[in-house]
Amino acid sequence: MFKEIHNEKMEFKTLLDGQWINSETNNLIEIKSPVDGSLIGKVQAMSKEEVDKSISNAKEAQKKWRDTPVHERARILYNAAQILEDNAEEVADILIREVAKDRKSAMSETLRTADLIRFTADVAKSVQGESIPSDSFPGFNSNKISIVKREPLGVVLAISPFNYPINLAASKIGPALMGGNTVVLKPATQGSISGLYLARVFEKAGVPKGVLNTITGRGSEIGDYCVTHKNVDFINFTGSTQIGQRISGLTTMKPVLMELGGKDAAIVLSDADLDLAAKNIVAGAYSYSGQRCTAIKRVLVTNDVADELVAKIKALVEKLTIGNPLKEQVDIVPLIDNKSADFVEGLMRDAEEKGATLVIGGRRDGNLVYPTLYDNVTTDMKLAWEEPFGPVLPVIRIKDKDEALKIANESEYGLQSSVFTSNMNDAFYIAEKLEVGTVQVNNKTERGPDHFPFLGVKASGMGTQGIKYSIESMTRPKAIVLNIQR
Ligand SMILES: NC(=O)C1=CN([C@@H]2O[C@H](COP(=O)(O)OP(=O)(O)OC[C@H]3O[C@@H](n4cnc5c(N)ncnc54)[C@H](OP(=O)(O)O)[C@@H]3O)[C@@H](O)[C@H]2O)C=CC1
Ligand SMILES: O=C(O)[C@H](O)COP(=O)(O)O
Repeated sequence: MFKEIHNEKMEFKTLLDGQWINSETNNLIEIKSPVDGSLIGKVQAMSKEEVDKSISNAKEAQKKWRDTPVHERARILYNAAQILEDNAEEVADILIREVAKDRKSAMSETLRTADLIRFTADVAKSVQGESIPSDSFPGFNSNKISIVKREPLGVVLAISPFNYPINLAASKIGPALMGGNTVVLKPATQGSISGLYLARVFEKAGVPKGVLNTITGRGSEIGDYCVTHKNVDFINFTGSTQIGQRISGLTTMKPVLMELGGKDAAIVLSDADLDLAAKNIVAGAYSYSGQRCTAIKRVLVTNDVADELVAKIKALVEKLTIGNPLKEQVDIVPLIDNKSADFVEGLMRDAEEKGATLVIGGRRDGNLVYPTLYDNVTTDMKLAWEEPFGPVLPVIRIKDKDEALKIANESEYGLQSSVFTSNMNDAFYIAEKLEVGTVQVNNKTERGPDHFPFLGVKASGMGTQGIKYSIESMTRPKAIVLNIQR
């Protein structure tokens, strides 16, 4: 199934106009495993001319794809979901090697994605337009009817991050295709082999030539060219706030959907079920070693229950398994690269120098950072504000719910927050005042299920993802007004 997309030296090709081809640059990027540094394969570093060809080809293919019936587009997506499911083990294997996912998470990402693709086809089949009579507006009688249908935008440039290379590519590709757009996928370089696997799944499922193309190469070299290309009609980006802001500065009059960084808070009040809170906080903060935009990245707990909560969190962190996901099922895996571990270590040392109490962890071995918990973190420490994207959790003690709200909202980010309390009035008081896209009451912060709206405010994003919302974002209304002569 995947052999056709690389040669015997594991040099991967790129998908253009239905063909898997090599770049003419003869320039290859080595993809090494974050787990053990072994070479997994090489991907093409495409030139700007090749990027141009890929986007222009998608533009041309869109003319036909937009007229392909929705039931036919849906049929292809159902095939894709089935193929992905049938090859889940192999896809999970590449995720483990390329981005160091543990096997359970890799399988769940793959199967969740098959469900997402199916659900996308289901939802798109029931997208309906509307007809609006004119006589409800003052001064008009009923001689006009606006028939409103949804139109594709054209070519969608899908840029995905390293941490969910299958799911966060498919969550862009599926809704874009169902909306009648063609797609050019630019996966994260570390994650691009997984992205090419996914493209192969769609190709095998019957996506016509040029309807899905792939671009590989370093974002720092070809990214600006891609996002400013005149034939790109929409950019669907997930990644860091830094790159998101760069794209937003470079593009003018180009619609974008962006999911960016976060600093999600778990607010724990005196009357919370502390066992439930601790369990959710540990799962939320440490799964995939904290490399999730929705990871819990700070705990704000009232003074009266802080000792007890910290003890419970510590007890659960002690049970986390740490190590090599290629060998066994583990909770804590190596970070994506050494640079990321250096950054996390910098945040840890800053917190320690400024007086945070190290409860557990605090050390690293190469790019493996041990699960770390700091208590008594204060707002002058970087760890209170910056996103580690690693398994390090700060606990900030607070006086009451208003102080929690103040600190939570002072963040530049606004992705999600959790609030743990048994008092629904307090939960609603806090939920309504938090400046975030989603508030989870008595649960960890998380994106799924994938048909829920998913959005960040402030520096955490622009626009809304989630199956129906993504289809809406990547289509626009088209109004045809019937003027009836009487
Ligand atoms: N809110 C959300 O839903 C999510 C947010 N994130 C955030 O993403 C970050 C981690 O992911 P990471 O992959 O490191 O993010 P990056 O921002 O480094 O990269 C994201 C994507 O952008 C590409 N890119 C880099 N430079 C440019 C450019 N100039 N123009 C266009 N594209 C470019 C990258 O390619 P290349 O790899 O070649 O550099 C990659 O495909 C964290 O901050 C995290 O919070 C992650 C997942 C979900
Ligand atoms: O990329 C991310 O980190 C996500 O969008 C989070 O998804 P999750 O909450 O399902 O892990």
